[in-house]
Amino acid sequence: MSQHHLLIDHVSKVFPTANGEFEALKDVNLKINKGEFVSLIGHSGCGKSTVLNIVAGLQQASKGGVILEGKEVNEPGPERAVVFQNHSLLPWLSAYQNVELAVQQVFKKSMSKSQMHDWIMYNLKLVHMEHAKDKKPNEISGGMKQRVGIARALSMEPEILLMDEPFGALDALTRSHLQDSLMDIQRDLKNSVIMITHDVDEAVLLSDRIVMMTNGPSATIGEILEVDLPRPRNRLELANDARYNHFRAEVLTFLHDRHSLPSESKLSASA
Ligand SMILES: Nc1ncnc2c1ncn2[C@@H]1O[C@H](COP(=O)(O)OP(=O)(O)OP(=O)(O)O)[C@@H](O)[C@H]1O
Repeated sequence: MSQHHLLIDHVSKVFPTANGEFEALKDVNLKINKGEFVSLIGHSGCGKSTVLNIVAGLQQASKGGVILEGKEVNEPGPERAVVFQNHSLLPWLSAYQNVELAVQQVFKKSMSKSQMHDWIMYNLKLVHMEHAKDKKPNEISGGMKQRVGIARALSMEPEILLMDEPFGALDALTRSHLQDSLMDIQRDLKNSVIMITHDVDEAVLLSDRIVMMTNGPSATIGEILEVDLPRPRNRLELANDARYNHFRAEVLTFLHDRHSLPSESKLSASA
């Protein structure tokens, strides 16, 4: 029996455009184990969000498919919760109510009202937001909104958490706090995670594997880097760790040497 939890199996994606068909992804294959943290990294436009959206069931593969726990997935489901870069909280609901909506969607039949309340509070506490539970999205900071978005996703008890640049719009300090929280949460809950990032340090710090994508059109997985740094990981200790810096250099070399954008190579050639 396969150990793999999630299988992205020969996925290709073709978009119809005014100039004919555009093949964004070609033959993407990836197996993810339970509890594994995988980052997707690659130049802008290479197809990272398309991969994530296909796993989320928000878009359909043109060829191939996605199999979770032995079942093909073709539509969105709470077992694949998504956190986007710009939070997608409902502005007229409080932090508590935003999480409540997700909890009701998944647990209405199996939990009593008081169990649902405890579960909502548990998830808000996980992301350190219980103190602001009654605040609306426009009353809290960007980092706090992302925390609520993560609580909402986790409250559905997803098999796999899909994150599209979840910390991309945040300042560096807030970003590092949230990265640390995410590492703590994942250590406790052991969710599988696929996270898109443009940040090489974020990828190395958080990931078990970094999936590096080639440039499109017809983008695919170029290389996969196994980051076997021991956990828990501490960003300050890692800053001077030779292995950490080796992984970092590997990703940078992939992105800026082996798979640089055409515009970048022109720049370096003319420099
Ligand atoms: N609906 C669509 N119709 C046509 N082309 C599309 C569509 N959606 C995406 N594309 C193209 O597919 C390619 C991959 O897009 P995608 O958003 O997945 O890239 P990305 O790696 O996530 O980019 P970024 O890092 O900038 O967010 C791009 O060339 C994009 O222009």
